[in-house]
Amino acid sequence: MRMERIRRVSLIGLGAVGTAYGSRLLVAPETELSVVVDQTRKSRYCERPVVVNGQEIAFPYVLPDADVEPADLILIAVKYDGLEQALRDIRRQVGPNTIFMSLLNGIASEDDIRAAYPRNPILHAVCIAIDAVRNGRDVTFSNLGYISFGDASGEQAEAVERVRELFERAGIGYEIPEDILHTIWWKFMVNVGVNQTSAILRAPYGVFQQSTDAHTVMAMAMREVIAIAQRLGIDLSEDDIARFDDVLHAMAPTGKTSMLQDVEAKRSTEVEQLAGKVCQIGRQLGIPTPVNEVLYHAIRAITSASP
Ligand SMILES: NC(=O)C1=CN([C@@H]2O[C@H](COP(=O)(O)OP(=O)(O)OC[C@H]3O[C@@H](n4cnc5c(N)ncnc54)[C@H](OP(=O)(O)O)[C@@H]3O)[C@@H](O)[C@H]2O)C=CC1
Ligand SMILES: CC(C)(CO)C(=O)C(=O)O
Repeated sequence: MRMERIRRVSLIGLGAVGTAYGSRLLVAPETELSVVVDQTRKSRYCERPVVVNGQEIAFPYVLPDADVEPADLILIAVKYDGLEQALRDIRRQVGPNTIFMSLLNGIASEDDIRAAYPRNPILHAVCIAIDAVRNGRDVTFSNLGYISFGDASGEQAEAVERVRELFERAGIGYEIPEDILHTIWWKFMVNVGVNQTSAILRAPYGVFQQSTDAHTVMAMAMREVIAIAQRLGIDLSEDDIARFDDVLHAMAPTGKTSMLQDVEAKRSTEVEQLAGKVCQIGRQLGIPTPVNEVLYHAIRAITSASP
């Protein structure tokens, strides 16, 4: 039987990541993109349109209650604190075969999607080496990086193939690793290390490229993720830190992690999904995570997360 192409794509979360990949999907051949937004956001976005690399882009907005055909693919690109509402807002886009893909950092979003839509195919994904920066509705990037994605269930080979074909058509870089859970945990380790350390030090990537001290703090936080991952049977190791060094050294020295951008813009951070998660799993497994304990409290102390 011929595989059905993905045509209808719904995106929720028009921030740094969503805007960057959305701008590619918008002009992809044979692709109909809808961006799901509530009325308040729609009014705000129409008043102050999205600008990508200096060019104004008119995204096609659809309200959560609109009567629409189900999407073939739903891409979720909100921050974790917006996920619960986003999963409610996209319900009208969901049909029995709609594929879900979350671009959120952390290791929890796929479980939350599964809890809300237990019968749909859910692919795991992370974006790697993207350098998108958002300032209000202006998003700039020089490198879209690539999306590493795959099927952790062993039952969604067709969904993987359909998304692969879409990304080819849209010119979105991708990789389909053999062990997507290893990649998810690798990215988690990366974010725990570089996002959190960069937020505390207010350090763009250049600092981690130059300063062995900054790099040491980052690697100390990453090693706690390696310890819990190994106990959970995920094969992370010191080599995975070295693998990130290659990515890190290719990043623009002035580029900033999403958490540093959040701290600078006085937005809430994803610390609960990074250090918070490491400490929680560490406690459950009886593995000490002192570096992440410090990062957790330090990040809460410099943001509004602390009362
Ligand atoms: N920025 C980066 O370089 C990278 C980020 N990531 C991860 O990707 C995810 C997204 O990050 P990022 O793009 O930086 O986040 P942003 O904060 O830039 O964007 C999130 C967007 O989601 C929108 N949103 C939230 N809830 C809803 C909703 N219910 N309906 C419609 N839109 C909604 C927000 O809208 P509004 O602005 O109107 O409030 C906001 O624009 C995070 O998990 C992050 O860790 C991963 C790799 C790189
Ligand atoms: C890997 C990194 C640091 C940049 O793509 C990221 O995921 C983030 O900024 O959240």
